[in-house]
Amino acid sequence: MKKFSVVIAGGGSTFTPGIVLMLLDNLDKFPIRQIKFYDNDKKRQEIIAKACEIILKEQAPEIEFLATVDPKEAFTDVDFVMAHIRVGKYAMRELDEKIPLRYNVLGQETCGPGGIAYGMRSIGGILEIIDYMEKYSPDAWMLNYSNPAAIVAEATRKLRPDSKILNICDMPVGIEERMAQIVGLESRKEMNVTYYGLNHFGWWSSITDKAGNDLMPQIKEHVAKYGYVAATDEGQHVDQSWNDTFHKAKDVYAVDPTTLPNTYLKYYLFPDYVVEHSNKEYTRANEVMDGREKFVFGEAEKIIKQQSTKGSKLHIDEHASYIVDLARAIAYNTHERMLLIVENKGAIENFEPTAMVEIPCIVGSNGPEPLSIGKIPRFQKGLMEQQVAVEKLVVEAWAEGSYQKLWQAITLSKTVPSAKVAKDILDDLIEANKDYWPELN
Ligand SMILES: NC(=O)c1ccc[n+]([C@@H]2O[C@H](COP(=O)([O-])OP(=O)(O)OC[C@H]3O[C@@H](n4cnc5c(N)ncnc54)[C@H](O)[C@@H]3O)[C@@H](O)[C@H]2O)c1
Ligand SMILES: O=P(O)(O)OC[C@H]1O[C@H](O[C@H]2[C@H](O)[C@@H](O)[C@@H](O)O[C@@H]2CO)[C@H](O)[C@@H](O)[C@@H]1O
Ligand SMILES: [Mn+2]
Repeated sequence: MKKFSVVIAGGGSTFTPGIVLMLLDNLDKFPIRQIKFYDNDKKRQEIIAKACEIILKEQAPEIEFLATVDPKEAFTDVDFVMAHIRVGKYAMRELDEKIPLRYNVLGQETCGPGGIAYGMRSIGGILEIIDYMEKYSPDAWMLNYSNPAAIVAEATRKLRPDSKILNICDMPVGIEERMAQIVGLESRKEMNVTYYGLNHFGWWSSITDKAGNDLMPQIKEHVAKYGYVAATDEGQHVDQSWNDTFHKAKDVYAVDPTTLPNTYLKYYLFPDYVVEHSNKEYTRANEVMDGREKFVFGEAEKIIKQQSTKGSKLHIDEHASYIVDLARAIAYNTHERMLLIVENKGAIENFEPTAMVEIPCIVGSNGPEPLSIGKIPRFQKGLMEQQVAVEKLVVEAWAEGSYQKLWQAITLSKTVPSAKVAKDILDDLIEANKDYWPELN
């Protein structure tokens, strides 16, 4: 049986150890001969890499391991590039979140002006990684979950149309696990779902069990009362901000009770609520730096110090196993049904054919085959048209170096009240992002 070679781009990510542990837990399904880490921050990556090297030595010493900042070394002889980079790291995420809040506009990693700013940083980083992959391993596939996935996906569609890149998000997977718990199923894999929208901007229109029984009524009854907060959350550690988001899904659902919403719609439908409940001095970036980042790097340092994982609290990122499902679908032509971010091309009949939409696809060795969704309702269509225009304008602004188009993109975001506020935010973002964005004229 063929064993695969994988490079994790963004080796220094807080998610890397959980993903490595997940890959090790799935070696029977997805055999690996080599894992490489690639990052452009040597020092940051080194801490995660040294700890992961020890994990690998303990659990699978036969797997070759290498961590490097040299693209040639990293991207030569690989079958899959698993990409989770964060251009600008948490320091820039903090600014993405705090700058809009100065103007009473919500500050969020992937939504509104913060997501646009992050998109303007990510596009170049992702294109560079695709180019390395195509130069050094032209047959490889890139599985991308770097954010903001909607803007990154549109950029790759427009600027690298022939590249073998699959864009995926874990939010639907995470919510579907909650739905499965709500109806008493072991796992989301016991459900069949239809979902449509843009990334971080979509709705479930049908959920059945494998026997075809409709699960929507039971899930809706729960969401109407509790949002996506599940009974099993009790005793589990979920950060307060995520808990609030899962709870707020109750109000998002009330706006259209014919479907079940993605949690991220709260930012577009209740932006005033989000601003009122934000701390302008301490945002999600601060929560993550004080929480996940400190925890992961602290645990990595302990492993390095004792040269063993004994007592380590690092754990398998179970829900990231969708990445293995995706790699397997390509490697073994499994025809797995998965939600991916793909070019619409008529799958949503009454929506822009060139939009990057998040919909069910059958994934095989040749990539994804999107399933037909038919026509979507006016409410969703209206919201999506506005948002897809924002995403397309951002990519055009990046490609053309256009201030005007970026101003239009921010103005058009449903999270921003006026062109004046959009301009004020944009001017601050330009100053903050001068080391990352192309020059705008
Ligand atoms: N799609 C999803 O559902 C999903 C889920 C979770 C996280 N993410 C994304 O995964 C990414 C990583 O998140 P994190 O919180 O662990 O961030 P992180 O800052 O801990 O890690 C990102 C790493 O990327 C590196 N990096 C930045 N620019 C680079 C470049 N041009 N080339 C190579 N490496 C580069 C950084 O040095 C850093 O080590 C983010 O984009 C995040 O939004 C996506
Ligand atoms: O604020 P962060 O950095 O913790 O999370 C931002 C990411 O949120 C989503 O991923 C969630 C996932 O949906 C949830 O179930 C849980 O497992 O945590 C994940 C990561 O924290 C989202 O899909 C990503 O795109 C965001 O990057
Ligand atoms: Mn996501």
